[in-house]
Amino acid sequence: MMKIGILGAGTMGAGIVQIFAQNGYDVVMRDLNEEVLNKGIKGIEKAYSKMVTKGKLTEDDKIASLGRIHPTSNVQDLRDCDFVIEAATENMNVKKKIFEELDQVVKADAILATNTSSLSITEIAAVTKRPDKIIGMHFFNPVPVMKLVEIIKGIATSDETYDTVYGLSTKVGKDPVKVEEAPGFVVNRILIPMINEAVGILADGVATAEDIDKAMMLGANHPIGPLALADLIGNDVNLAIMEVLFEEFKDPKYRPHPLLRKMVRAGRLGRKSGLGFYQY
Ligand SMILES: CC(=O)CC(=O)SCCNC(=O)CCNC(=O)[C@H](O)C(C)(C)COP(=O)(O)OP(=O)(O)OC[C@H]1O[C@@H](n2cnc3c(N)ncnc32)[C@H](O)[C@@H]1OP(=O)(O)O
Ligand SMILES: NC(=O)C1=CN([C@@H]2O[C@H](COP(=O)(O)OP(=O)(O)OC[C@H]3O[C@@H](n4cnc5c(N)ncnc54)[C@H](O)[C@@H]3O)[C@@H](O)[C@H]2O)C=CC1
Repeated sequence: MMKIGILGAGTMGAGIVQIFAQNGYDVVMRDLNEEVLNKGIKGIEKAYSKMVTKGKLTEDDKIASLGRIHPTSNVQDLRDCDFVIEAATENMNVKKKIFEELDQVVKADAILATNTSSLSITEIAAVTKRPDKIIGMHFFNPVPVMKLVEIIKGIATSDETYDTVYGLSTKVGKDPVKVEEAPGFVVNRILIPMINEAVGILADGVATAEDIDKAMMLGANHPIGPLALADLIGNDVNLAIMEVLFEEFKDPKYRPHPLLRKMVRAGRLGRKSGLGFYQY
């Protein structure tokens, strides 16, 4: 069985670790410090416990799954992983640094995937000596619940790499779609401008946050409203994605709304910071 490495133990990284460990994989979970790692593990433990309560997981499986997770702040611990998924901050410079380092540390035949929401796989691959083994493996939030994985090929990604990622996605219970590289891929090019528009509607005073969300839930059958979804994703991530769409397409329809930027400047990131469009 492949040994998996996950970089980043935040909203997405922790969810990805959770599903791989639950499906029998040994997972090295790397973040910058103990505090974030502990928070990640606590969240995973809580999610497993809830699954036990609901009869979806046995207590023994919970203990075994937790035992397969190896938290570390040392990147060297990823060296003998067969497959690494990066789920760190949505910023090209951060990702380039990470991939340069991973390329040196992790064994040469390993695939290095990124969970980026919008960035160019080709640009990330260009800093490595293995562009054929670099690929987008885009999970959705919350990872244990959402069935989709977008598999994104960069210009040099090999078919063999694609096939491996497809196989792994199904092994952890996901149903993938194939995407040729483009800013925001498929889902986020539709979803994040919709969230940005909801922020504009709020800023214009057209309706309250609660009513905007209620309108989209009852009027368009969305499971949660766009502003609650913005808080679930994280407003820093929403802003980063809008910036990428705007920069790459140079089309004013992708302009990030100033209120979204203001929210990020104020640290109102959503669930992860305790305050966003709603309080948590
Ligand atoms: C930004 C990007 O790059 C891409 C993105 O991810 S965009 C965001 C995409 N995500 C969405 O659009 C999510 C939209 N929201 C939803 O679908 C729903 O609100 C939701 C699934 C998040 C929550 O649903 P809900 O019914 O309100 O809550 P809840 O009952 O707690 O959860 C639903 C089920 O998932 C399970 N679940 C929730 N979180 C879980 C977790 N972390 N681990 C395991 N199971 C979990 C619950 O136990 C529950 O299971 P049952 O149905 O068996 O009881
Ligand atoms: N939030 C969401 O709904 C989704 C986010 N994504 C993408 O997933 C990635 C992660 O996003 P989130 O989990 O939301 O962010 P987050 O802010 O919750 O977590 C990011 C984590 O990465 C860590 N990190 C930063 N630099 C690192 C490094 N060099 N090595 C190891 N860890 C490092 C941070 O300490 C933090 O814990 C981003 O690329 C984002 O665009 C993809 C799908 C959905």
